[in-house]
Amino acid sequence: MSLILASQSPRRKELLSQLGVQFQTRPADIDETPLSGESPMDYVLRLSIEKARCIARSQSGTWVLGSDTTVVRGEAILGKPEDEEDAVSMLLSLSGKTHQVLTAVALVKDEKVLSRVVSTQVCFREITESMARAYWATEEPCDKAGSYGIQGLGGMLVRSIDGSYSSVVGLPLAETADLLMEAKIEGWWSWHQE
Ligand SMILES: Cc1cn([C@H]2C[C@H](O)[C@@H](COP(=O)(O)OP(=O)(O)OP(=O)(O)O)O2)c(=O)[nH]c1=O
Repeated sequence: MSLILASQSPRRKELLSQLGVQFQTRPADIDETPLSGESPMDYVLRLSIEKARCIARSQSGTWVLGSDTTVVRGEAILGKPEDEEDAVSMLLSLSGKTHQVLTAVALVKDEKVLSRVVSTQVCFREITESMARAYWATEEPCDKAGSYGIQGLGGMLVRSIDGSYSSVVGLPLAETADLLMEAKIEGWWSWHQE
């Protein structure tokens, strides 16, 4: 197999499948704590590379794709919520405002690293506390950065986006395709050259 997706996210698996590339999936378990003073850009890029490296270490000669998505409010990194209170406070802090969603994608093979970071602006409607609690009760927010999923019921919280929809869901398709072309992924590359 010429490509491994280092992810446990069903969304990333589905998005990568959309590109028509063959791959295997392996979950990459890494520490996602931001370093002190680390910028959101540096943070997502570092995590995407670490996820890919974590699998690439035992897969020499194979390209491994890692990715990380985070919601950014000002300079604050909003990851997955710890509990209901955390999710409600994240959602209320995003209410009626525009925030940024950053997704980094990294392809790693042995010592080679190719990467992209994509930024998308997302504008939220006004959200009340009872709306946020009702949304938490659906269980959709618990495994998602910023405590919402634009592809699910969370879509009702979004007034508009400026940028890449697939990046908000977890994998920017255009930039991922750029990387697959750059890496000349076996099979996929030759098919796209015909
Ligand atoms: C903002 C937003 C995030 N998300 C998801 C994308 C990511 O899966 C998740 C952020 O967590 P990540 O740590 O980027 O990814 P993950 O833990 O789900 O998977 P992996 O194994 O690859 O590390 O939030 C949505 O599904 N929809 C959205 O609208």
